[in-house]
Amino acid sequence: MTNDSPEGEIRAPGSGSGGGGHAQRNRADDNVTILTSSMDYHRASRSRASSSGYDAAASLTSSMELSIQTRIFKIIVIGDSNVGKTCLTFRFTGGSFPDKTEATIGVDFREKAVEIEGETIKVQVWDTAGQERFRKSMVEHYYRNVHAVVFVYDVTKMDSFRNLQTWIEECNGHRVSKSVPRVLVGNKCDLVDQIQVPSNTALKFADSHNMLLFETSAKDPRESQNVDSIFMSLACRLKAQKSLLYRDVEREDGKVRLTQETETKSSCPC
Ligand SMILES: Nc1nc2c(ncn2[C@@H]2O[C@H](COP(=O)(O)OP(=O)(O)OP(=O)(O)O)[C@@H](O)[C@H]2O)c(=O)[nH]1
Repeated sequence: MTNDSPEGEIRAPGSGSGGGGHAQRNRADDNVTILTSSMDYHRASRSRASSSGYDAAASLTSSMELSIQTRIFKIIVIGDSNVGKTCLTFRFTGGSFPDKTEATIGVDFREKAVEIEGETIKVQVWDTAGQERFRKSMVEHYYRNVHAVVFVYDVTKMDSFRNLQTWIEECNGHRVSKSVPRVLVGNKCDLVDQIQVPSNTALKFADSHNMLLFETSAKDPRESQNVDSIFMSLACRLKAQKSLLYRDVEREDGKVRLTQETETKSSCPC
């Protein structure tokens, strides 16, 4: 089975991890909304239900329906140790740069609920260990049913860029389908005086592997929207891909014919 099959798609088992506060909209855009966390989303829907006078049973049913309907996209973040994988995932899911990080052991999960064209989707980010000794027993789990891959290098470390080839080979070696979207991220662009990897070299590499390139900084708060774009562009692509898969299944039942126009049209703003 390829990793991008609809069967590989995860659905939310219920409320997610952590996160306080209210369901604040971080982007004013009508089509794409980032909710602060999955927990916030469930809280917000519950408080709406009680204020409109629903009884407990109705509220439970609606929150179960919400859980059943929420799709999860699993995105893994791969690359050398110290390139900033943890900081990038932290910036996307928590909106800040961590004061202190330690080497990731195995994997850390972070999740964020986002709304794309009216559908709430959980983006589940797998922050993987860069150090061989902390990852070897976990590698199979990283790639199982993955929906998208983010390859990260450090723009101030040429070695981390050269090693990308090895990371891509590892990914291919785990039967990740060619149709699973992949992006390339050059991190630590705030260290302008120390840059070793020229943009055009990175761009050529990205093109040759059919990937989009993002050059950014997890540290610089002015870059936070750029960091969001990495994950949101993937979520938008996945949502479009998955809708097509569903339509394809329907067509096989003889109900719907998929036209060229439907295949290429997307109102996704990313
Ligand atoms: N200047 C700068 N430093 C950064 C940036 N992102 C991460 N760092 C620093 O780089 C170091 C490593 O960051 P991590 O996010 O822990 O790196 P990692 O890739 O997750 O490392 P492993 O868990 O070992 O795989 C930390 O000291 C961070 O503070 C950035 O955008 N700019």
